Amino acid sequence: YGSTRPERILAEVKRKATRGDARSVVDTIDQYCRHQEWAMNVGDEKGTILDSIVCEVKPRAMLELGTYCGYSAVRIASLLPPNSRLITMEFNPVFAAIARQVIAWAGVEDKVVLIEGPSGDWIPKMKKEFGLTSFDLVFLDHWKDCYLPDTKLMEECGLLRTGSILVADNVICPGAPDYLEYVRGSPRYESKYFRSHLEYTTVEDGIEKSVFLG
Ligand SMILES: Cc1ccc(Cc2cc(O)c(O)c(C(=O)NC/C=C/[C@H]3O[C@@H](n4cnc5c(N)ncnc54)[C@H](O)[C@@H]3O)c2)cc1
Ligand SMILES: [Mg+2]
Repeated sequence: YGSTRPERILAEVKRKATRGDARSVVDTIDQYCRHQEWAMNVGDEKGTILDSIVCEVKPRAMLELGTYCGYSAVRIASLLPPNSRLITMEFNPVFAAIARQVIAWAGVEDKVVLIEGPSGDWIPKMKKEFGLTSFDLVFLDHWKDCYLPDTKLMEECGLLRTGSILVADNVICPGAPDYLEYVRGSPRYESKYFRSHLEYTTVEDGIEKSVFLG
């Protein structure tokens, strides 16, 4: 099927998932990536941790950095209260095109805005482009060496308010050591580690939840 892994994932979603049913899209991708070919989705185990934080925060405005195939965008969007919005950024046009179709198949396109471009360019434009004051919740799952610079950029652009929450995937594997040191060492963050495993494996990984204190 298809020439790239994301294309094969999309083909599987169209073949197996029920159109308009976000949960079936999530489950289809998890099944495929666990049993056919691994892919870097946050996955079912860490996804459950992410779900609990989204349900606790009930964000009106949420940002995701690194859409990839749209797995976590669908997972998050399916939990968002009415008139809430997930803005997700993806700079690879091939991945963005696949993600748009996965998001549409799941029937959550009215809750998701996919921005095609680098986070570094778009973060400074968010307030103006989207009439935003700040993000209630941010999910970081893009290149791991972008976590820290983008967090500092969001601070500088006034996109974080007292109580804004950052949720970072892969803080152990592949790891984001500079980001971890920052959020755990800074008096401006209250940070907590949720131990888990790298998606679809038994390798240790985890999610870091950091509350911005202003
Ligand atoms: C050694 C090793 C390798 C891989 C693993 C396994 C493993 C497990 C995981 O859960 C992982 O998230 C990852 C991982 O590397 N994720 C990077 C994800 C990038 C996506 O985000 C996109 N993107 C990257 N930077 C930006 C940016 N600035 N602006 C906009 N989009 C960006 C890219 O276009 C991709 O769509 C890896 C574990 C250990
Ligand atoms: Mg990840």
